[in-house]
Amino acid sequence: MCSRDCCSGQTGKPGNSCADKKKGKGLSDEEKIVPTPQSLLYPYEVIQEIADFIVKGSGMRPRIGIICGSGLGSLADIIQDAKVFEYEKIPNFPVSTVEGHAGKLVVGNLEGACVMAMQGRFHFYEGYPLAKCSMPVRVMKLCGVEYLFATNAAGGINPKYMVGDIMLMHDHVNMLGFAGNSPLQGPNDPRFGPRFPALVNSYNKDLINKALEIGKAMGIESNMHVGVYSCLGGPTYETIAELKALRLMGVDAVGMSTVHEVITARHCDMKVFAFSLITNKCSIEYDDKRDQEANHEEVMAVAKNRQKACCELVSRLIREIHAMPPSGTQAAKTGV
Ligand SMILES: O=P(O)(O)O[C@@H]1C[C@H](O)[C@@H](CO)O1
Ligand code: HPA
Repeated sequence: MCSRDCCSGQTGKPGNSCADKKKGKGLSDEEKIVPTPQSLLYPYEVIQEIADFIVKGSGMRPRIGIICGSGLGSLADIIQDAKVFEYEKIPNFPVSTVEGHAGKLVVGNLEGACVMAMQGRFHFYEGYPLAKCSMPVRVMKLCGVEYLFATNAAGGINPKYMVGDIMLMHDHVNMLGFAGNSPLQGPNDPRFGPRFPALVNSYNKDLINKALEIGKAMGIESNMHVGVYSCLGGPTYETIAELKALRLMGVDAVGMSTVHEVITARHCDMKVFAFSLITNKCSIEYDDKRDQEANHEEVMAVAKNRQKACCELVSRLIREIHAMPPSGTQAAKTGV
């Protein structure tokens, strides 16, 4: 009789001996599953098929991609001549499960530019691997998108940040990456980008500066900041000890998204502009007497209140980008 645990001491029963197991017999479905590396979940050809579906279905080739954060779906409502795709109807697309994320892809014109906007993103806490969460960014790339605009709702850790403020992201701390999780984990497909992408200067400085100028022109400069975002896995909001640790690391705002999208976008050489709408202030003191518990209803209510300012910022920035020559042209290469 075999003494190994896998045999459970049972002899003579087909499928239960070590030899049977080596042949693949008698393994439970769970035992047979070999985890697929994240990068192989959506091969290039599958992404290409989704992109073709969108480009053919809309008759448009977008230059700018927008990801709407929680409660910020109205960013897509201002798109004109819109062709709307429900996520369920897009082949191989995941579905949105979070309130405030409608689950629609909108392609059309904004300030003269052809854009595609995701009304609803995918989060790690929904049970999706990071590569699945950020897969639409690769779809955008193969649709022809050069610029990614990623927006999110976030908690303000920087004590100077007030509810309703906008933080332009100029860097991030990748907490999920610290834990060894990356949307790029697994074999690299060089058609998307290099094995070891650099992430310094991921957030386009020209776009940050232009956004600051726009904020000034809109009269909201005192409600605008440039700061560092960090994404945790969620769905729990952070403990005070976690918030203290993040603050020590130089984080200004915390959320549950965006970082893996930015990594995916930079890997395939897209220009990135991202901002956080501060929907709640995070208390980092145990004896804070104010009622500071974050909740998703408040997050969405603040986003609704600030949607007009967010839409204006995005539209005006897109107007400026549209006035610039497409990258790849001689003028764009020389920066003229
Ligand atoms: O999709 P975003 O990052 O804007 O959504 C934030 C993070 C959680 O999904 C949710 C928590 O309220 O809002
Ligand atoms: N923490 C994490 N994610 C969030 C928060 C927060 O305080 N607010 C909105 N999204």
